[in-house]
Amino acid sequence: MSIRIENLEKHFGSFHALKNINLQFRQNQLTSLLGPSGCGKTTLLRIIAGLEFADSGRILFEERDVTNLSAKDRGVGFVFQNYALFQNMTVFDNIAFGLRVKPRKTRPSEAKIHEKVTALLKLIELEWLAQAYPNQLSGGQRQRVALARSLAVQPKVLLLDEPFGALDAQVRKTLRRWLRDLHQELNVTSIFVTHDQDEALDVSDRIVVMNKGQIEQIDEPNQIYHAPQTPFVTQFVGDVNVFHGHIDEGKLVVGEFSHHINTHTNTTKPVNNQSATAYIRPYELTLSRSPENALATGKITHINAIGFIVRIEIESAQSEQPIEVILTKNAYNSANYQLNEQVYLVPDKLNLFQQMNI
Ligand SMILES: Nc1ncnc2c1ncn2[C@@H]1O[C@H](COP(=O)(O)OP(=O)(O)OP(=O)(O)O)[C@@H](O)[C@H]1O
Repeated sequence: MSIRIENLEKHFGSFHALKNINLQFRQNQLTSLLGPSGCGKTTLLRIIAGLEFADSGRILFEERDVTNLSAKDRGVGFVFQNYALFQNMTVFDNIAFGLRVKPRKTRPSEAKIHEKVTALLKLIELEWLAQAYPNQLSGGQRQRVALARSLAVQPKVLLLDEPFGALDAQVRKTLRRWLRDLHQELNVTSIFVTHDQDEALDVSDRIVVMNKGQIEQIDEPNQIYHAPQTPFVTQFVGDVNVFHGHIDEGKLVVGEFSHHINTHTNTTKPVNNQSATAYIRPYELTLSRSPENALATGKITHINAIGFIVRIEIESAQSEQPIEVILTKNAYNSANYQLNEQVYLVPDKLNLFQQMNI
């Protein structure tokens, strides 16, 4: 089922929490709502669920207007962070709960319920814990049971609000991989709220990046990472070095350095004499001992050569923050860079945003 949001507005008192949200969630895709704390992700999810109501705007499930329907009439399943399972029920009974409380007319027989719960237990790979109680499970196992419980009633829409938020990094990683695989097997449109960029990039078919109650960009993960359309998205998704300068004759000028703008990834056309900010990811910078094509120079203040790549930190007059560069071990070894050495920084690619001088 596809979900369409039209002109949605939400205030809490005088606080404008959602500003003219227009958005389509595609059928059977997993879409992430990604943004910093307080940007309105959970509010939007709760409005889609019917747990909260918008001031104005419409919500359509397929072509059906559900704007004024309550949560129970929308047919959505939820999984929240710290989702409470019933402590006095076994894992099996927790998963069966949604089916057993159905009205008599639509309630499946006990045999059918047994069949379905067994299949779900298999899906979440916890058949061996069917008779355990929630307090005998790990956090990750509990979230898997929570997911199975919400899937038991076959929702057309599955809403996940930071479902792995309370778990440690390793377990989160395993569960998100598992969720991605699971999602491919199910015919369900899922919306996943997270403030964790890696998590969104890893699990989603599409990402909606939000900031201060507004949508900044909607795209596939690859595009969000490699072709961010706003300074906010660029800085929020992945590490980035920032260089302030201005445009002069098709070049970006930063202090005494300049670089031809034929390698930028953004669609904006450079306009002469305008202030501009270039955002460059650590692996898009090359170190050099010659000033040719360089955008900055500085002193190496830190080298971290543990692992597959080498991270180098450089202090430079052309950047307010230390510049981070990532090199392959080969490139690092063959150039033999040293701590305190003066080096030049040459960008492979610029993501350029201009401030319009009005
Ligand atoms: N019931 C409420 N009453 C008043 N303000 C609220 C209410 N619910 C949310 N807000 C405010 O609306 C803003 C958006 O909240 P929301 O929970 O949607 O953010 P979020 O992006 O999900 O953040 P987080 O990642 O921290 O959960 C916040 O500034 C919050 O304080």
